[in-house]
Amino acid sequence: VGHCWRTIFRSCHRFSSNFVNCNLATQTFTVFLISNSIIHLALCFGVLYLSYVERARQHRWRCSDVTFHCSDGVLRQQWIQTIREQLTALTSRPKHLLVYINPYGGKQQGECIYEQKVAPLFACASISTDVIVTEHANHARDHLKTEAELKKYDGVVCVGGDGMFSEIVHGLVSRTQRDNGVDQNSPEEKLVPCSLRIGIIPAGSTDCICYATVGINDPVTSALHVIVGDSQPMDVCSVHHNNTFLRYSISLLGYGFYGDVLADSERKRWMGPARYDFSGFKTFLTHHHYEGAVSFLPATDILGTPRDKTRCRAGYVTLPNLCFCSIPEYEVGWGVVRGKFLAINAASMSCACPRSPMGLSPAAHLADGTTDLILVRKCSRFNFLRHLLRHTSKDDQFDMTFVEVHRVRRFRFTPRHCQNDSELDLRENGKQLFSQICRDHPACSCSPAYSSWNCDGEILPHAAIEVGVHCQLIKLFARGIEEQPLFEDLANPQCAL
Ligand SMILES: Nc1ncnc2c1ncn2[C@@H]1O[C@H](COP(=O)(O)OP(=O)(O)OP(=O)(O)O)[C@@H](O)[C@H]1O
Ligand SMILES: CCCCCCCCCCCCC/C=C/[C@@H](O)[C@H](CO)NC(C)=O
Ligand SMILES: [Ca+2]
Repeated sequence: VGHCWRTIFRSCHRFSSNFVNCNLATQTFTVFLISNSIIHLALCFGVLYLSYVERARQHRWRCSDVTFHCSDGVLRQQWIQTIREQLTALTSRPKHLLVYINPYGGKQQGECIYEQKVAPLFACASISTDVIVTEHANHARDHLKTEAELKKYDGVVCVGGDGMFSEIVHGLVSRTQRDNGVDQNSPEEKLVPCSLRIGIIPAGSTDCICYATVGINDPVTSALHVIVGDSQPMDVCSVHHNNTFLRYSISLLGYGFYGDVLADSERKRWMGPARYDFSGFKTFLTHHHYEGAVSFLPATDILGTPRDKTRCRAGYVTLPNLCFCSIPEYEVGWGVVRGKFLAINAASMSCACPRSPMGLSPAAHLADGTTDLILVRKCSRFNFLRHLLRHTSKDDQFDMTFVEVHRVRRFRFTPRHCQNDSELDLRENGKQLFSQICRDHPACSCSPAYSSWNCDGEILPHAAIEVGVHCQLIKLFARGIEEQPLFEDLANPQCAL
């Protein structure tokens, strides 16, 4: 008993949250029992089997098992009862989930990943599921918006990439606003937060949301974060054009470089995730710049800046009082930057992903009600390459004369030549024609007048947009990236949370 108990003690201690006193034989063992880590308990012929979550390298979580032998029946029951009580007390764990699988995202492995890696874990944790394999784009969004019986569920899980996650967010946020009589078309409207948490099982091409909220794009790790009932609030940007709602954005809103990369890569979906590298290189060579004005409302009432060395990590708490504020209240204090830009990026979170482990804005926070507005002015190809390469290293990507960054609550972009609606329609048609000509002739040195906005991997239909950040509008089954102890320390109880 002593040996097995020590094993459990060591394993569970790493996730400690509950303090339990147990009498074991004649001794009193004072134990930190990390009930949070236990996902399954079974008793068979007097042997107690426990499945629990264990940390591994690089933010990975794994499921491990331990067997507990105890010949004293009374004592055994005492243990089982205590553990069951602890598990019952964990009310944040989901019991019934609605799961959407995109069979089409990333390397088209969504169904296989879910069946082989995730479903067995959910079953082991006694989580029941209703699974829908999507049949077309926006299937999940529309189902959530109109049909899904949300009251039945403790959360919604998507198996796919950032685009699939975006569908779930649009479905849930729209449904919540409709149920609460909120008009999404008004840019000044304060949106009502969604009550259901969202889980992401990564099976996409970039998996940026998953990577930046968990620290790795690993399906098993994400499933375990769902099972233990983690909760991570997240900001959502609303994007409007002329008082009409366009889309929500959670990770990146990018005009210029990232808009052009996406527009080109969508035509190369058959290449899988490699399409981004191909189109990225091609877009880099075309080196187009775009003219316009960016006006923004700086976030002055916060502590951090985009150039901090600190990172958004698990446990970072942001009070939701600094939330979305209506325009009239804040109309003063706006700044304006006019010029020619290679890229205009708004990163509402770090946007870390395997291609850019630190992200586009390494110090951005997941839930502080702000977005980091990064303006990259026209510069030489060589300098732009230096800036892009810093996305892949630890060097300060903002420490360049042609780059500026502002932490903002709202911003607007007006492309040059875009003064009224009729011009805009003209522009939309003209843009497509001109962009096509230039894309067909990459060596052409002229820049088209307009780029497109890349909104979390979707192209927006307008260049002139208005953006506002809604603080902590949604919650994920995640806890933010945990500070990583040395691997040797993982077995050390001092490393417990
Ligand atoms: N059954 C389906 N058939 C076709 N498209 C679908 C289907 N289900 C969802 N989609 C769409 O597929 C698009 C891409 O999906 P997803 O985000 O999962 O993968 P990805 O684009 O490869 O990854 P990432 O967004 O991480 O770069 C989404 O915009 C989604 O709306
Ligand atoms: C010529 C060298 C180019 C190197 C560029 C490396 C930087 C890559 C950084 C990618 C960050 C992507 C941020 C995430 C955006 C997602 O919302 C979106 C949808 O998945 N993905 C993309 C690629 O637009
Ligand atoms: Ca943010």
